Amino acid sequence: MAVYTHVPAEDMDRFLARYDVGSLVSAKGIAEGVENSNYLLETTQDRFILTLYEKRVDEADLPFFMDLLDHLAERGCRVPRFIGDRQGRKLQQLGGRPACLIEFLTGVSVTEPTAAQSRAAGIALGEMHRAAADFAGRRRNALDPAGWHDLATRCGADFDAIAPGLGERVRQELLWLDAHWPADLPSAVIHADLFPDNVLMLGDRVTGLIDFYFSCTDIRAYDLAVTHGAWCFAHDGSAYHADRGAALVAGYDVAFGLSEAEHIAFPALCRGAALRFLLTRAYDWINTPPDALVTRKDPLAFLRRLDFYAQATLPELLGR
Ligand SMILES: Nc1ncnc2c1ncn2[C@@H]1O[C@H](COP(=O)(O)OP(=O)(O)OP(=O)(O)O)[C@@H](O)[C@H]1O
Ligand SMILES: N[C@@H](CCO)C(=O)O
Repeated sequence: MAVYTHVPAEDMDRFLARYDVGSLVSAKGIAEGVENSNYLLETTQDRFILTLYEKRVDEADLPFFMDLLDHLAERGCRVPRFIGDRQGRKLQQLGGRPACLIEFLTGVSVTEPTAAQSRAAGIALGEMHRAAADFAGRRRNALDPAGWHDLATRCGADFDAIAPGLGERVRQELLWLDAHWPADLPSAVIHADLFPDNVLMLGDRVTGLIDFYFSCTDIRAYDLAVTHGAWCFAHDGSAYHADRGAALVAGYDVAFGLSEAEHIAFPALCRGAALRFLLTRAYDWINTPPDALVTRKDPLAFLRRLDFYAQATLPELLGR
C-alpha cells in the first residue's frame, strides 16, 4: 500500500488546472512503494505520476532532487523530471502535503533479475555517474557510517528480538567497518538505493531510474556496492548469484569503471552497504507494528548478505 493521503477528484482537477498538461481522465493509487503516496494520473494529453510526500522526504531536500534529475535528464539519462506549473513552480501543496507532478516513464521492475538485466543496470548506473560528474549540488548522506552507529544505538536491545545475537554481530561489524572504511576514494552524487524496484525495464533494456530520494554525496563506488547487494542475491539473501555480480560490474566498467583503489576497497564497501540496509530494515522492523498496512522488509536478508561479503573473495564479487 502506498496511498496514505487520499485526494478527492475535485482537488486533483484544481491541482492539474495550474499546469499545461490537459485535464484529468483517471487517477489510480499505486500500491508499490512504502514512503510516499503515489498516483498514476492520465490526462487528455499524457500520463503522470503525482507524489505526495509523507514523512521521510524532507521538503527542504526537494530542490536538490529536482535539480539533479534535470541535470541527469539533460545529459541523456532516463530519469523522471519534476514538472513545473504555468508559473514554473514544481513544488505544490495538495491534501495538506507537499506534492509534485512528475514525468511518467514506461517499464516494469523485475523481481528476479537475470545476468543480462544486471549488466544493463550496471551500465545505467555508470552512465548516471558520468552524467552526475559535473553536477554542483551537494547533499549529506544521513546513512553514512556515523548514521549507522546512530541507528544501531537506537535499535539497542531490540536487535536480539529479531534474532538472538544480532546486536553483538552489528557491534562487531561496526568496529570492523570503523577500522576498514576507505577514507580517500572519490566522492560524487550517488543514487544510494538502486534496488531492482527502482529500475524500470522492458526486457533487458533499462527504461528508467526512479526514486532518487536517498541520493546524496558520498563515495561513488559505494553506489555500485549498494547495487551489487540489491541485484546479485536471492531475495532472502540465501544465495549469491555470481553471474549477476560479474555482469553488473562488467556493465559498470563499460560506462564508468572502478579504479584500482576502488577495486581493493570493494569488499568493505559491500559490507557497509549490507549493514546499512540491515540497520534501516531492523529499525523499521522494531518501530512498525506487525499489523500496520505496510509490509516490513526482512533485516535478516541483509545479515545473510553481510555474512557472504565478510568471507567472499574479490574475484567472486567482481567476476574477475
Ligand atoms: N516516474 C515514474 N514513472 C513510472 N512509474 C513510477 C514513477 N515513479 C514511481 N513509479 C511507480 O510507483 C512505484 C512507487 O514509487 P517509489 O518507489 O518512488 O515510491 P516510494 O514510496 O518512494 O517507495 P520506496 O521508497 O519504498 O521504494 C514504483 O514502484 C513505480 O511502479
Ligand atoms: N531499498 C530499501 C528500502 C527503501 O529504501 C530496502 O530494500 O530496504
